[in-house]
Amino acid sequence: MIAISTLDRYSGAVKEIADSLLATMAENLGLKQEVIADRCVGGVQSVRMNYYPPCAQAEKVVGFSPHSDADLLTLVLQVNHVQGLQIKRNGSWFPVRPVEGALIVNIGDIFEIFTNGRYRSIEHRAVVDPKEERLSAAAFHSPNIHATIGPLKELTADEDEAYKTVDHENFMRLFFATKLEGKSFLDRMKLK
Ligand SMILES: O=C(O)CCC(=O)C(=O)O
Ligand SMILES: [Fe+2]
Repeated sequence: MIAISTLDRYSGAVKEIADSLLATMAENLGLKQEVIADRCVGGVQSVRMNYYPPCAQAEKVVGFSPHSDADLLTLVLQVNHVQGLQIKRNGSWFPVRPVEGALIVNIGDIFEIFTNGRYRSIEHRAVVDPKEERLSAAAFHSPNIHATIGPLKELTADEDEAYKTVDHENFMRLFFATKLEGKSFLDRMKLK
């Protein structure tokens, strides 16, 4: 029971942060907050706890394959001091060092699609440490499962839509049926 209420409190707290970041990001895009918020009423939130045991031959194994998250925003807590998360930028991998008490905010594929590519989802992976275990908790924030996933009309009045429009349920079905391979899933959502 204690574990459940702790997780409830944690997920409630990170959801508040995600909602407030989404509101600010909507405004920065020149949108009314509701344009994104309305799609997130009854939104989907999930939390994944990752445990990476140490491996003496760390360079020969993968902790978490390269991927981008299939959501709007992910808030990652690096639970202990062991470094492992890396992001890809201009073709190279860069470590994201754990900062005590700080959350990492990753842009997900749905945010890239909503914004017709103004924001790009971040490709990331996790490597393991030769001596120490590593823990992370990733909280994923997505629109309502019945929302439509496609470029927001408010942003595409004067430009071509660069991504397909699909319903959220089918989008997730496709995501889970696809091998985690960098941003290949998002590439399949592109129109050209
Ligand atoms: O372990 C990490 O820092 C990243 C985990 C992750 O990318 C995920 O759970 O989607
Ligand atoms: Fe991830």
